[in-house]
Amino acid sequence: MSFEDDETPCTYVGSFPKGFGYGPEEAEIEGPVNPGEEKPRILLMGLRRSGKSSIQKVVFHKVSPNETLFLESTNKIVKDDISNSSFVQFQIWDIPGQIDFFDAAFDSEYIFGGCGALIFVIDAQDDYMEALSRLQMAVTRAHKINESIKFEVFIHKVDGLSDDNKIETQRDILQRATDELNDAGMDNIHLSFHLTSIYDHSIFEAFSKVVQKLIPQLAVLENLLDIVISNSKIEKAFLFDVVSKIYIATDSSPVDMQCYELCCDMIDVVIDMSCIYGVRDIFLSRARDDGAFDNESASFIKLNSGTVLFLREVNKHLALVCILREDGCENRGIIQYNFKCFRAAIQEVFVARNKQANKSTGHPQMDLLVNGQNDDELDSDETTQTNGGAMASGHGLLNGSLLQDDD
Ligand SMILES: Nc1nc2c(ncn2[C@@H]2O[C@H](COP(=O)(O)OP(=O)(O)OP(=O)(O)O)[C@@H](O)[C@H]2O)c(=O)[nH]1
Repeated sequence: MSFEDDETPCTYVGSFPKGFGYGPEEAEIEGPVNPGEEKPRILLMGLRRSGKSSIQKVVFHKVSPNETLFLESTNKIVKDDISNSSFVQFQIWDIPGQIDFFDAAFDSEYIFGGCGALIFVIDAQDDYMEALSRLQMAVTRAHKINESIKFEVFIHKVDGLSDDNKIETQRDILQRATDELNDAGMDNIHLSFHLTSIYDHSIFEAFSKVVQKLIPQLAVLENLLDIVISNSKIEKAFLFDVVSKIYIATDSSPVDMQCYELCCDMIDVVIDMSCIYGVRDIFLSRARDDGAFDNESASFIKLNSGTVLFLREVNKHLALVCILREDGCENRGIIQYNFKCFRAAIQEVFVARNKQANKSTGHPQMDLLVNGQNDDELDSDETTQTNGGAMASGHGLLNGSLLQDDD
């Protein structure tokens, strides 16, 4: 069945109703617009056709990778507002490949000044020598203007390379890029490298890591996740931004790509099921976009490998997705209770963040991330009953093994 034929106003891209996203892209801009109101920004830079617009559309606008084949070249800076009420609050600026940093029309003070992270995209299927010299130019110029920028290099389109070739290409690019910086006396600049492709989850994983670096509360979130997993017999936990499927935090154990992919698929399954069987106003023949993910959204899925996936809504935009062994799942009550403590603790993080509203982090562009906006979507009844502060110290949680002994 084609969704275009559907008479309902709700259209779908992949698993999501179109309304279930970050809203329309903003118009192209040519210069500063009210800088005081800007959010921290992530710049996407790189040569023409390296894949910048595709990355942004696939990750944040649910465009399918194949549709990017028809994207037209960008010839002006395109600003895209990525905002929800949780920790994900920024703008992505897609900088055209052909832009000249030394042109007077390119206001580098303004563009790099409010920048949190600069992602430089290199097409790994192409000759990357020119890209490397552009990278060097962009990094040195940006660093001179704003020393707090995080530099991320996406070695992109690696779907076309063999495994050996990927490793070799990454080694070569890393070597050349750092050598060039060292030669220019800029060895204090740190570049992070990621192998990416829009045709698999690698681009979401890489973007997750970039976004995490811009979240001042990351250490607190990681600590909370560590506490939850150790008290609930959970092996791995991710806090997901549901719309983009980037994870904004995970526990301190290493991330296995397959686990991450499983968790992403779990979100798709839950949203799909909710869209099909969730709240619908049949008489108006109209699906309610916001019904796909709400405060009742929860699921346990048992896989034939003896692994169980657990998803629970944290707030309108965040979900906790966990992986556990089948035997760890025996006491679901404990997991649910610990989850409520976790949710209450997250609420406290939001409250603390909002209290900081008038304080500065020392980085004006980061203040917006800290101070963001109200997050009142959390269940107030649950949060008032549970002591999130106790969670942070680990006391509020039930431990599965203790309860079993009591049983
Ligand atoms: N194989 C492969 N192709 C990709 C990938 N990402 C993007 N592409 C393709 O690369 C081409 C260029 O992508 P764009 O997103 O338009 O590139 P851009 O960097 O925004 O280009 P400009 O707007 O000219 O600066 C498109 O045909 C995409 O389908 C990828 O991960 N793998």
